[in-house]
Amino acid sequence: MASKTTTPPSASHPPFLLPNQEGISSSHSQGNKFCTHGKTTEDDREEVIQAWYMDDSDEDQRLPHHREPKEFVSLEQLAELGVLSWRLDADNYETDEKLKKIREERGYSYMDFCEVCPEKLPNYEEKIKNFFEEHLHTDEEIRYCVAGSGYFDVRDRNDAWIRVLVKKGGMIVLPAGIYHRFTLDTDNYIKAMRLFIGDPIWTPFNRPHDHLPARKEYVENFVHKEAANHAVNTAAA
Ligand SMILES: CSCCC(=O)/C(O)=C/O
Ligand SMILES: [Fe+2]
Ligand code: NI
Repeated sequence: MASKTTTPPSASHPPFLLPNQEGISSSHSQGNKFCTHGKTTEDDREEVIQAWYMDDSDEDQRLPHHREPKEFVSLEQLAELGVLSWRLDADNYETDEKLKKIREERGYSYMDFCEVCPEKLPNYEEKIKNFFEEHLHTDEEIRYCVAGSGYFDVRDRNDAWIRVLVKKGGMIVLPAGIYHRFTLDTDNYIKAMRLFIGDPIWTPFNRPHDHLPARKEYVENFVHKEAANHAVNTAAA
């Protein structure tokens, strides 16, 4: 299970297969540094994607909802929940070779944009409400923030909410079957590229939908297996 931190993202786990700036590699992060084969480089994803455990307050959903003291979650910990992340050049997405490579490697053939603001999104109030209902999808939810920002909240293995702030240049993949929700932050605007493998299916299945194969597979791959990994690593330490 992902361990909690009271300082900005730091690493606590042995290598897992994680995306880095180049693509896919086996890596191990150290603080906000990313160590690949002995070379340590800054993990610049953290400039556009940050995550933390949420408090329990009923205040405005658009506020950060940090715990006191703050408990940050590293991108590596997110990856252990199946949440992948990249930093991309949002000013040049049309010609960005890195985006092209990710799309080719992961089969993201479909692409469109979703702009969330009253002027651009039909049925804005209803959509905002629906986005914030806890739900899952039977496919990955792939969002690349090309302008503005927003919060993608995901459940951890103990059902605690992790708030994932995605700013311009941040791209995340939420795995099929993970319970999550979305809200704008207090800046009230995001423009996100939506990617998909083949013809898109955006259907949200509001919680509970635990009987769906996508949910069962998620639990098997990212809850049970990861819990087992931790037990082995703890025993070996
Ligand atoms: C910024 S994209 C809108 C949110 C969305 O599409 C979704 O499915 C949230 O879970
Ligand atoms: Fe969703
Ligand atoms: Ni963990």
